[in-house]
Amino acid sequence: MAPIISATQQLPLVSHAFSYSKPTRAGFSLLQPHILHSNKALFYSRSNFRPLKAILNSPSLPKVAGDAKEKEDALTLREICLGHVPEHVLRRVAEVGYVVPTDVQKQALPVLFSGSDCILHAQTGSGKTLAYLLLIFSVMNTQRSAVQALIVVPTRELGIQVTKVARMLAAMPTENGAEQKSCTVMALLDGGMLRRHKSWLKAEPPTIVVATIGSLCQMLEKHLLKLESMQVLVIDEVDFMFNSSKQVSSLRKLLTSYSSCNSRQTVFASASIPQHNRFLYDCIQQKWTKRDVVHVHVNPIEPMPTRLQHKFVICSKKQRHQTLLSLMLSDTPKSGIIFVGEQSEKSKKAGNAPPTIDLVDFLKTSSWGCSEILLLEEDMNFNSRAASLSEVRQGGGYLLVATDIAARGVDLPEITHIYNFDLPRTAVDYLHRAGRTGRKPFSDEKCYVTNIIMPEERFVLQRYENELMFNCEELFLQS
Ligand SMILES: Nc1ncnc2c1ncn2[C@@H]1O[C@H](COP(=O)(O)OP(=O)(O)OP(=O)(O)O)[C@@H](O)[C@H]1O
Repeated sequence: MAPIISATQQLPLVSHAFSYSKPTRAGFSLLQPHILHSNKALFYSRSNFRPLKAILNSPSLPKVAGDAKEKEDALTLREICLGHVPEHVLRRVAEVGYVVPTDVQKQALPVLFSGSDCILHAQTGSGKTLAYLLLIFSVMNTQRSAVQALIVVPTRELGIQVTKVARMLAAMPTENGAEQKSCTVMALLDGGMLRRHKSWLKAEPPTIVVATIGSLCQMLEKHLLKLESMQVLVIDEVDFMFNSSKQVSSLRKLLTSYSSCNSRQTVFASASIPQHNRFLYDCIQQKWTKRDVVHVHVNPIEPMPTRLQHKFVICSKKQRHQTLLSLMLSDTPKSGIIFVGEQSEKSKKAGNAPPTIDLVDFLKTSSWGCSEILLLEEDMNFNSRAASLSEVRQGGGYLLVATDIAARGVDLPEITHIYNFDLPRTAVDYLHRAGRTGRKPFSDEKCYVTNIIMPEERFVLQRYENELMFNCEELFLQS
C-alpha cells in the first residue's frame, strides 16, 4: 500500500519525521522534501496512524527553538503569501480586513504553495475558501486565455458565494481608480443561463470556473469547456459530494476521466470527512489525487467550534411551534436560521403544505415581529432561492427558515442563533447546521444552537454530543 503523508496543526514544531512502519525507498523520498520544506513533524503509516499521535504529543519530542515557532505563528497572511500571490490580490486581501491568517490558512498555505495535493479538513467557518482561492491566484497566468482553475461546489447558493469572493479578490484597480479584472470568474451553476455561458466559453474561456457538477458535466460532454490547461481542481464540501447519489458518479468521472491527477493540483475541502484514513487511502488508490497527498487536519479533537453554546428543550410534537416562538421571544435573535426537515414523499403525495411553509405562516401570524422572515428550500425555483439569499446578505435583522440546503458552506457572519426545529438526520448534518453561526474568525462573541426535541429524540441528540464532543444544556421554559 502506498504511504500516506500527513501534517497536523496540533503538533509541536519539530525537526524530526517519524515512520510508523518501515518506509519503502519511494516512501522515504516522498517524505524527505516535506521535512525540508515544512520543518514540521510528518508521519506516515501503512494503515492507521493513531498510535503515532501519542508519540507526537509527548513532551519528550525534540523541539526547534521556541522563538522560531513564535516567529512562524506571528506571520501575517501577506507574509505567508509573499512571492506566491500577486501583489494586487494581496492588497485586496488586506483591504477586506484579512490580515491575520486563521489556523487552517497558516497550516495549509505552505503545503498548497509547495504544489502538493491537499485535503483541507478544518472546522466550519475556519477560512478554507480563502486558503484555496489564494492557491489559485498563486498559479494563475492572466496572459493565458484558458480555464486554469475549477472549483466544484454542491449547491448553487455556495457557488454564488465562492464566485463573489473570487471576483472580489481578482478585482484590480487601475490608476484612475476604476476597476478592471485581472482574471475572469465564471459561475457555471444549476439554474443559470447556460446559453449565455456557451457563448462566453466560445468567445473567451474564463480563468476560473466555479461550478455545480450537473452544469459542469453538460458543458464537458458538449466539449464546450476544456480542462487541458486546468492547474488546480478544488472540490468543496467533498464528503457531501461523494455521499450524494445524484453527484457521485459525475464527480468520479471528473476526477479520473475528464482530467488526470498527474496534470493538476487537487484540493478537497470540508469540515467533516468521516473515516478520513479510508478517504485518504481511496484518494490514492482511485487516483483522485497524487500519492503524496497531504491531509491538513486542523484541531482534530474539536470538530465543533468551541464558541457555540448548545441547548435543548423537550416538548411534545404539538407544542413545537409554540415552544419555538417562546424561545425566540426570550432570545430575541437579530439574525438566525431555523432548520426544518424535508417534507416526506408521503406528505407530498397527500397534498400537504411543506413544513417550512407551515412554519413561515405560523411565525408571520404570531407575535413574532422583530425581523423579516425568509424561506430557503430545494423546491423553490432558483430565482426565489437567489432572491432569499441576496435579501439575507443585505444585512439587517432576518430569520431564515430553511432545509439542509442552507447547511453547507453558506457564510452569513451576522447569524448568532440556530434553531433545529427538526433534529438533523446525522451528526455530520448537525455539525454543518451549527456551523452556520460563529463565523467570525477571532471573535469571541457567543453564538447559540437550540434544539427542539421530543422526549424520544433525547438519545439521538446525546449520540451527536458524543460523536462531535460537545455538551448540550437542557432548558426549561416557564409556562
Ligand atoms: N484571515 C481571515 N481573517 C478574517 N476573516 C476571515 C479570514 N479568512 C476567512 N475569513 C472569514 O471567515 C468566514 C468563514 O470563512 P469560510 O466561508 O471560508 O469558512 P469555511 O472554512 O469554508 O467554512 P465551512 O466549512 O462552513 O464552509 C468568512 O466570513 C470569511 O470572510
